[in-house]
Amino acid sequence: MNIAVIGAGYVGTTTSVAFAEYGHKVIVVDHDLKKIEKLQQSILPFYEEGIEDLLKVLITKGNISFTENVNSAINQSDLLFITVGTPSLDDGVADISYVEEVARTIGQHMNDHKIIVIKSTVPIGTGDKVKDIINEELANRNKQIPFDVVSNPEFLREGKALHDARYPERIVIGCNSKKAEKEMKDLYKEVNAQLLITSVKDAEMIKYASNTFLATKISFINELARLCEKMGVDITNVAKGMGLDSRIGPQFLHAGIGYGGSCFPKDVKALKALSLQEKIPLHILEAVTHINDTQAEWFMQKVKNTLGDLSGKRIAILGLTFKPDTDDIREASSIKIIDFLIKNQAVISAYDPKGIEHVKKIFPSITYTSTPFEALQGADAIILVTEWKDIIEIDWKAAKNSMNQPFLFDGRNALNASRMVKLGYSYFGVGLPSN
Ligand SMILES: NC(=O)c1ccc[n+]([C@@H]2O[C@H](COP(=O)([O-])OP(=O)(O)OC[C@H]3O[C@@H](n4cnc5c(N)ncnc54)[C@H](O)[C@@H]3O)[C@@H](O)[C@H]2O)c1
Ligand SMILES: O=c1ccn([C@@H]2O[C@H](COP(=O)(O)OP(=O)(O)O[C@H]3O[C@H](CO)[C@@H](O)[C@H](O)[C@H]3O)[C@@H](O)[C@H]2O)c(=O)[nH]1
Repeated sequence: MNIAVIGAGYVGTTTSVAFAEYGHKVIVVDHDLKKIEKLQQSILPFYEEGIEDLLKVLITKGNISFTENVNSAINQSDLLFITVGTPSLDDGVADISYVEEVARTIGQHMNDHKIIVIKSTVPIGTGDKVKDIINEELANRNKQIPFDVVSNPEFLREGKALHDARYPERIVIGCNSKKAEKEMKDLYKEVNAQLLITSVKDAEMIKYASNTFLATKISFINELARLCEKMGVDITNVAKGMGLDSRIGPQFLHAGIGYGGSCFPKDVKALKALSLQEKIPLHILEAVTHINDTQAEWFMQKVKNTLGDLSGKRIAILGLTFKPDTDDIREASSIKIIDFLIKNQAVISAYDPKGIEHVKKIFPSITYTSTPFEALQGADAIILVTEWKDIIEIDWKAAKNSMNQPFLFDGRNALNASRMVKLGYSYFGVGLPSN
């Protein structure tokens, strides 16, 4: 099939690669010329393992190409995917202006039947808006060209984007026409995944419901961790015990210093805002946000209560990105933690395998190191913020010996607590009995 993907970001690029691998002919469009020029040389605008190598092969084969010429991309393709960003406005409402802009462009350029597929995460009713905009533009051109609007939300995770795009667990297709349904089923016929066909609005809601539910699980376990810690209960055992019940499941019950990234914080806000607009407030999301907003601070109070006055104390921050295997620092807990430490006049040295360049732009005056070991030399405490493999697997015995005092605050419960205590650390996790 001939596909145009409009928006060469995380989702656009990764899903295009997966489509191209499945043998479709994909043209990826972005209005950012610099991004397009880099992608033409297989250089990604973000870090994601495996995609650049694959891009080289697919470009050489001619299965994927990159352009800023949206007109020709639209008219060479049957399926037009919209994968532009939908960031939060000040009141939390999702900004769909980029989606609307693309819809307008499509209406201005399309010359025959198209299936317009919204892959961006959009508020319920956006499919109808996109339809209205395209009809408006066609009317301006005195054209009557049939088209379908489909919602096909994306569920990939950063750090595992290629795997998730290649092997999705489910494919949700929201459409209101048999023709579109058939084309979408053909598009994914090589993919071994559960397929759900719904209305456009249902599919739009499925995406928000999924992300907000996962965020709810995290905030639930994080708040419970605070109580467990107070009462001498181990949250990791509680999560394990809960997760053994298949109705609950073990995933997303890992207590820590809060969720970050470009999706959960934004999507929780967007659904909350939507519910307020409809006057059916989702109170649960108020609590989910509040817990997440205060989790890093709750953890840092423990650091302060343990270490006393932080002024002049040398603190090593291990991990800066919002999760491992990405260079993304959007809404990362590290930002709140560094901010807290700066306000308390601590001396910070920070390490991350991929995120330093981005964090440097926010905090230019702290020290950044190229290994975890350098960061913790002479430190009064380590704060583990992101559970990168190369951080978890350092020689913790040698690390302790090179610190000024062995305080270890594990914000992800990523280390073996009893082993760390045996090594001589004063170890603090999230929701653990000894804390
Ligand atoms: N990042 C993820 O892991 C993820 C996963 C699932 C869903 N989503 C959703 O997918 C959408 C895209 O997210 P992303 O992370 O890929 O965003 P992104 O910011 O990485 O990329 C968006 C791209 O769209 C381009 N763009 C904007 N307006 C354009 C226009 N008019 N014409 C051409 N290009 C245009 C931008 O230049 C940018 O390159 C969002 O709605 C997001 O919530 C993201
Ligand atoms: O038990 C857990 C699981 C995750 N997290 C945190 O939650 C955040 C998000 O993690 P994850 O969901 O793995 O990353 P994302 O790449 O943001 O992916 C989410 O957001 C995407 C964008 O919408 C969706 O497509 C994915 O399905 C959804 O998992 C990170 O800060 C994690 O540290 C926890 O604190 N505890």
